[in-house]
Amino acid sequence: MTNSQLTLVQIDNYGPWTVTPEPRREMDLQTLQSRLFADLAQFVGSRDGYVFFTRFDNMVAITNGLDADDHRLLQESIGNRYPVTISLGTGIDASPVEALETATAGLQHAGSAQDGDRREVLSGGYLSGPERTSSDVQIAHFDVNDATGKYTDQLNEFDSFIQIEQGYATLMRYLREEYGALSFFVGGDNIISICPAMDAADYRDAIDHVEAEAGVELKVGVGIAADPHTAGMDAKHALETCRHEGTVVELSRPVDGVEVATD
Ligand SMILES: Nc1nc2c(ncn2[C@@H]2O[C@H](COP(=O)(O)OP(=O)(O)OP(=O)(O)O)[C@@H](O)[C@H]2O)c(=O)[nH]1
Repeated sequence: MTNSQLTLVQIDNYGPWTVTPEPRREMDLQTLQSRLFADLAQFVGSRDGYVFFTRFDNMVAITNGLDADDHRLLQESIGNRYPVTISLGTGIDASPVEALETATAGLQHAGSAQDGDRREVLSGGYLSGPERTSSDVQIAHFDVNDATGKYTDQLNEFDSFIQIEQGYATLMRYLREEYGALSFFVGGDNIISICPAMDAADYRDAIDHVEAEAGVELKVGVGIAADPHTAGMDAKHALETCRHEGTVVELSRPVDGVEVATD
């Protein structure tokens, strides 16, 4: 069954820290945030999870395969090397947004993101035993059709960025509202979504919606596997199949008895 373990990563008391004793240089904050993301990506990625930078002060990870000890070690390692600490809340659900709701509630119940004395909270459960071995994640890798020809080689970078962001904004909202999926811009013209058990028709529906609303044409490869890395790699290979076959949706394998569908 599709079951996502989501981790909310929240920098503790970051707002006050950015202005204490006076506002800190913006590029220093950007350097800290991007290095923290890089460290999280390496730590979580080496354990076959995925992390997304979202707002940088709060980040979202899919962590099927990472247990309490992994999360504790991550907190300790960041606390030892950065001037800030992180709190980690986890949640598990067939619906990614519900998993994130649970992860979020754990931190919110422990106090505010800007409580000076709420630090290094570790809350929530972890997939283990039979639940772990029977749980799959579904990762969708969306890509804009011919972004290079339509945008990068035609428009200035800012106008290209507007086009890509409009497509992203439309997709992220639609998948969140219709399916409870969580979508993240990962650079270039790429969006990665953590999805519940969606089938090819659901993906076609989302792609049609984005084209109608934002005028941005997408294709998607979908991977289903026990861990985010494997599902994400399968999604990339499925996307290559879209490129070679000229299809819009490819799934690495059937979902809940539904045929592998192409378009
Ligand atoms: N994060 C991420 N970015 C990628 C990946 N593949 C390509 N990109 C980015 O996407 C940009 C556009 O590349 P493509 O999507 O291959 O090019 P395209 O012009 O859209 O061509 P088609 O996708 O074949 O229609 C590249 O410059 C990269 O920045 C990927 O797997 N992950």
